Parts: sequence; structure tokens; C-alpha cells
Amino acid sequence: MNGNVLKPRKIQSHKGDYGKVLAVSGSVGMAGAAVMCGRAAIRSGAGLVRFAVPKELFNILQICVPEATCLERDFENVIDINDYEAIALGSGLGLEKSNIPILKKVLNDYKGTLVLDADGLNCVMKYSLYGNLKASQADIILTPHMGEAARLLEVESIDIKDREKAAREIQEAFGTTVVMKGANTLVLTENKIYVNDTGNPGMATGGSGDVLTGIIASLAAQGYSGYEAAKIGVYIHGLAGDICAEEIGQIGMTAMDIADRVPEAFRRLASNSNDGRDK
Ligand SMILES: NC(=O)C1=CN([C@@H]2O[C@H](COP(=O)(O)OP(=O)(O)OC[C@H]3O[C@@H](n4cnc5c(N)ncnc54)[C@H](OP(=O)(O)O)[C@@H]3O)[C@@H](O)[C@H]2O)[C@@H](O)CC1
Ligand SMILES: Nc1ncnc2c1ncn2[C@@H]1O[C@H](COP(=O)(O)OP(=O)(O)O)[C@@H](O)[C@H]1O
Ligand SMILES: [Mg+2]
Repeated sequence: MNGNVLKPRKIQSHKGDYGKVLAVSGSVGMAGAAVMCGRAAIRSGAGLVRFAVPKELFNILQICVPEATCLERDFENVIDINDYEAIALGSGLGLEKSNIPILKKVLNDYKGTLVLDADGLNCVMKYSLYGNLKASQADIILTPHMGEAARLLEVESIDIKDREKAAREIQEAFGTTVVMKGANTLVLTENKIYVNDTGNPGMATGGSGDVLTGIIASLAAQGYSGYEAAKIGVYIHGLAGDICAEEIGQIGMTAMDIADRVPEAFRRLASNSNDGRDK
């Protein structure tokens, strides 16, 4: 990937120029997923990250991600979703029925870029919200691993040799950008496909996907299209994992290690350009 894909940060700018991400992530027992997602979004350059979480998570999030702010997850009364350029929805959300109003509100009313991951995807299937998903006006990126992809297609499992076909079926069924995760993650949109070549098996560790969701949402908040954010996001995520492998080794790298190498990954990508921009 050429570093020219990156938008330079302007000298005359402030945090409002780099977008706001709303992370509808985490639940009691899965606060970590929100931490990884929010941390990665900040490490990817968004101007502001805000969590929409149950109040029980405020303390842990404000300690683990002090740069971010928290709102109570009350979509009926409190949260104006269209204030955010990007929403990351689903990492560690849980499968409870109480998530239905959140999902409906975001799918029905949101017009920005929506990254739907993990339990966001699982809840769409569990509570039959695919009509809302298909009708949504948001620029949507689905980020399933192979298990989640099988659920989206309502099949038992997907053979690795059928991975691209399955990703294409999901893309066609929902009309969104699809990120089919795993070694050589695929990014598909209606008439394009990108095969990623960064990353390593050290990244097969809990929370690594939550980091990817945060990176993609952050890029989208900074003005990249959904497809561009997904493509650059998977490249940067894999490169951050490769930097972890160089520095730590594949065995024992953590999701947080990956999130914390994201700035260096951006620096390496930016230096791989030919426009003479500040590296
Ligand atoms: N610290 C935290 O708070 C963390 C919280 N997290 C949150 O946990 C929630 C559940 O998400 P999850 O992905 O862990 O479980 P789930 O979707 O039920 O998948 C398990 C099933 O799918 C299959 N499967 C999985 N990957 C596969 C693959 N690549 N290829 C093929 N199959 C694959 C797997 O198969 P098996 O492993 O048995 O072979 C099994 O059947 C979600 O909200 C997430 O965000 C996590 O992010 C971790 C850190
Ligand atoms: N063998 C691998 N090679 C490269 N990347 C991998 C490998 N295994 C997992 N990953 C990456 O790690 C992430 C795992 O995401 P996911 O399965 O959602 O984990 P979690 O839900 O625990 O955060 C994906 O981005 C995936 O592409
Ligand atoms: Mg996941």
C-alpha cells in the first residue's frame, strides 16, 4: 500500500477536524472489548472517542482509556447519533434483548459510517434485523470472522476454500462493505476486492478484532470512505501486528500491544510514499 492514501494532518487544525467516534461497545464482563476498540480508535488519530456503555463500565473505561469520554447507553433519551462521523457497534456488546432498541435506532436513523462487529452482527441475525440493515442509509462495514460470517449466511460453517465466495455472498445480501477477517483478510465492496498482505498468526488473540473495529471507525471519522477506511484499517492493523512480532514475538503479543503499535504502523505507511510529505 502506498502512503499517499493517507490524508495529511493540517497545521491549522484542531480535534474537531479529525472526527468523533461513538463506540457502542462493551458490557458487564466484556469491558475489555470496549477498551481495545476505544484505545485503537484514539491511536488511529480520531479527534474524539466517546463510549456509549452501561454506567457500571464508566470507572474501568475512564481508567483504561482516559482520553475518551463516556455516555450512558440510553439511545432513547440521550444520544444524538448523527453528531458522530463514525459509530463502532458490537464489540463485546452481548446478545441481550435490551440491545434491540440501540440497533434499530442506529440502523434506522444513522447517516454516517457504521462499523458493525461481533455481537452487533450476531444480534442482527438473532433478532431478525437484516431488513433494517439492508434499508440503512449509513455507509456500513461488516467485520465478521469466519464464525460470524457463517451466522450471517445462516450456515453451520464455512470452509476456508469458500471464504471469498462467502464474503461475496454477504456483500451481495446486505449491500455493505465486508471485511472477512483471518490470515489475508479480504475487503469487498460491490465491484472491488482487496486482499491484505500484512499480519501474522500472533494476532489470533482475544480482542485483536476489537482493535481493528476501532481503527476502521477512526479512519472513517477522519473522512475516509467506508471502503477506504476498511482497506487502510486492515493494512494498518496487520502492520501493527507485524511490528509486535518484530518487537515481542508472535507468541504472547496482546491486543493492547497491537493497538499501541498503530501509530508506528501509520508512520511506516506514511514513509512509504513519494510526495515528500513530513514523515
Ligand atoms: N476482552 C473482551 O472483552 C473480549 C470480548 N470479546 C467479545 O466476545 C463476544 C464473542 O465473540 P467471540 O468472537 O469470542 O465469540 P463468537 O462469535 O461466539 O465466536 C466463537 C464461535 O465462532 C467460531 N469462530 C471464531 N473465530 C473463528 C474463525 N476465525 N474462524 C472460524 N470460526 C471461528 C468459534 O469456533 P471455534 O473457536 O469453536 O472453532 C465458535 O464457534 C463478542 O462480543 C466479542 O466482541 C472478544 O472480542 C474477545 C475479547
Ligand atoms: N492467523 C492470522 N493471521 C493474520 N491475522 C489474523 C490471524 N488470526 C487472526 N487474525 C486477525 O486477528 C483479528 C481477530 O479478530 P476476531 O476474531 O474478531 O477476534 P476478537 O473477537 O477476539 O477480537 C482479525 O483482524 C484477524 O484478521
Ligand atoms: Mg471479534
